Amino acid sequence: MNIVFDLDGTLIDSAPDIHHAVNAALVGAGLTALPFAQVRTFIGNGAPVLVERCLAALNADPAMQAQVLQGFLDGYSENHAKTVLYPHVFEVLESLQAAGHALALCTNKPTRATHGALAHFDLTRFFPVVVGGDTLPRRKPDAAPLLHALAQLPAAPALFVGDSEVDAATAKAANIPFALYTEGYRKTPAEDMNAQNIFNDFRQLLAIVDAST
Ligand SMILES: O=C(O)COP(=O)(O)O
Ligand SMILES: [Mg+2]
Repeated sequence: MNIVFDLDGTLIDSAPDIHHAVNAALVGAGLTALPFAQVRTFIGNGAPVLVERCLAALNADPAMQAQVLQGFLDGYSENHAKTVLYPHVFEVLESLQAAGHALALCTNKPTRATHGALAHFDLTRFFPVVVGGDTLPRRKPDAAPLLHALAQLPAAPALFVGDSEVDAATAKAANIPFALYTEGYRKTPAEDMNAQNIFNDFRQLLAIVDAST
């Protein structure tokens, strides 16, 4: 089947590096750093929205958006030192690929940072199709990025795997079954997330995929 993955909060725990880079950009622009727990809740709708939310939290001038966003992208894209893969992600991607499933990535993370993170963790080989937050004019929760990823794979039943409200809404909009990974950056209780499958250990995804094929 075709299995499309979200990235931040699903395959990688990237919040510490995102927090570090956005704070450096804020401070570089003469603003104040924000706490980790707060920035973590701002992740999920892409870098421009992350910066918007930071500026709003600081009551800063929204006109600083372009400068802070550029500072964030420059500081973050090649910087994944504090980021970790969630447990068992690598081996499960290997198993899924070896079993003949087609894998793709659909993330709101900007494409340059996405490719940087994939290379950092040696994940590039698993994802011949990557749709980033700046690939199309519209980002998740619009259905377009997920449908764009699937359109590049052979026709087959599909599953979208993600961690957030944005991913659940994207799957619903695209009419694709959703598997929720519970260890990411969601704010809603798992049972209220409208997910066809819920898992907290990547090894469980193999059984979910088997049951869906
Ligand atoms: O960059 C973000 O805000 C979120 O990225 P994700 O779509 O991979 O969770
Ligand atoms: Mg995510």
